[in-house]
Amino acid sequence: MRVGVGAATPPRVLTIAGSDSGGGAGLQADLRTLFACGVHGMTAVTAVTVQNSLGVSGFTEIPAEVVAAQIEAVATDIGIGATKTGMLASAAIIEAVAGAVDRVDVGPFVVDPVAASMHGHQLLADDALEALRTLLFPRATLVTPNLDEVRLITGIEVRSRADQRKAAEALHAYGSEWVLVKGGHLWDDPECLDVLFDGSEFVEFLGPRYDVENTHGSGDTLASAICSRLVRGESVPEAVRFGKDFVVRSVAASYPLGGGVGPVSPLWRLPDAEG
Ligand SMILES: Nc1ncnc2c1ncn2[C@@H]1O[C@H](COP(=O)(O)OP(=O)(O)OP(=O)(O)O)[C@@H](O)[C@H]1O
Ligand SMILES: Cc1ncc(CO)c(N)n1
Repeated sequence: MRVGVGAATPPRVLTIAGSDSGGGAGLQADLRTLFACGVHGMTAVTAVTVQNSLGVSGFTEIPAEVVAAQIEAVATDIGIGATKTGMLASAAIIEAVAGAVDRVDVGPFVVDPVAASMHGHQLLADDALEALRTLLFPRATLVTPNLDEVRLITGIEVRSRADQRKAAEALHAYGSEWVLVKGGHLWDDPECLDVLFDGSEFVEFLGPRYDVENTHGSGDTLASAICSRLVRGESVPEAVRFGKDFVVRSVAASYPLGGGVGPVSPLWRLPDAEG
């Protein structure tokens, strides 16, 4: 008996990201989230990090032409409905990604400008910031920085919700269609506000701030959940609304791992999650 013949091909999303050996963030978090959202996830690996719950102790980059080749291989055969980027490591990899994005159809393009791990380990070379600004942002449907990335990219130190709006305006000037300034790192704010801006209108996404330790991978989970809706043709505000709700529930479902910071978990979305 042949099995699986009757199933339809699900929507397909590509993540261009680094591997986290601890499985908490990076492409592992992306694939987990995409799966939980009913999407077939594909990967263009940019770097292999040596990482656990205590932090990153090093990484090795994948050659830039191999990153581009992975993108083109899946685009020309499987087809890409939407794409997100995570850790890109270097200017050479960013240049290769920009080139590939121009050659093949990658669908709505979400750039999460990952610069450092939550423990402060640098995941992007200093000289790559300019490549992010000039090569990726103008090609992006949506850019999703946290507040540390906002400071590195724009020089703006966000201390309030009003500053989040100013930062969104400054970031939008680099040419993306939309910007989402995430407020998870605005520690004095009793809630977590994410501010979306398209150059004319602000849309605010307000959620709770849970008092939890284990928030590793929250940014990756949010951007992947957003892609899982963009690939189905939703607008950016609709997809962000879904993503915000999804990440809040995933923070609530986070679990301890190792001796450091555990991951947020999209498993709450699966039936029989407790096995
Ligand atoms: N303690 C929390 N409780 C609820 N929501 C949170 C919490 N921390 C972050 N979030 C939400 O998770 C998402 C990611 O936010 P954050 O600003 O922490 O991004 P990030 O720093 O890129 O994440 P990462 O931890 O993956 O590096 C946002 O929607 C944010 O509002
Ligand atoms: C590989 C990788 N990507 C992204 C992050 C940021 O969450 C991380 N810690 N590791």
